[in-house]
Amino acid sequence: MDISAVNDLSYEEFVNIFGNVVEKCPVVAAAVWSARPFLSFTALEAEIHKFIDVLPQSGKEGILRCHPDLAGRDLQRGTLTQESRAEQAAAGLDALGPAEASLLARLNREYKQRFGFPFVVCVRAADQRAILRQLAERCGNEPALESVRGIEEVKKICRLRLRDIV
Ligand SMILES: NC(=O)NC1=NC(=O)NC1=O
Repeated sequence: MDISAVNDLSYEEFVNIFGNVVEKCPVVAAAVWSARPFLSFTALEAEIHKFIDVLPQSGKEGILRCHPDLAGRDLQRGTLTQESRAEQAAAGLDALGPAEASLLARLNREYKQRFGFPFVVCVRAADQRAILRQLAERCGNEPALESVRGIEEVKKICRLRLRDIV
């Protein structure tokens, strides 16, 4: 849809359509609806970034905690959101070999134990090898840096999900 159609949406339609551009955080769409009319895609994206950027650290970490583990329990149980399922499948995370699957599960556990929130990466911008390499590298980051990195990835995921709509 084009940006004028976005601006014509009711609040309910807007949250129904944009509610998962940030995984399981419909409050983001509910909040930025107030900023309509949006002059462009970029202006809509900027309002989402503004909402995220002013959150306290606990809010940013809360956004990260709303993300499902890569190839984790939600994928195994079929409880991923539609967007996450498509993204994880496109990256081949639903068809990992046993070695990769156990390495990813171990690194995800280590990462979550160290940082208190899950490893988040925009999987549409990466492949299995790149994801494993990035996860291994980022496990060594300082916590303050890592929450910034995670939010950067949330914004990349959000941009692609927005592009699927607008
Ligand atoms: N933990 C994650 O990074 N999850 C995800 N990244 C994506 O791009 N889609 C997901 O579900």
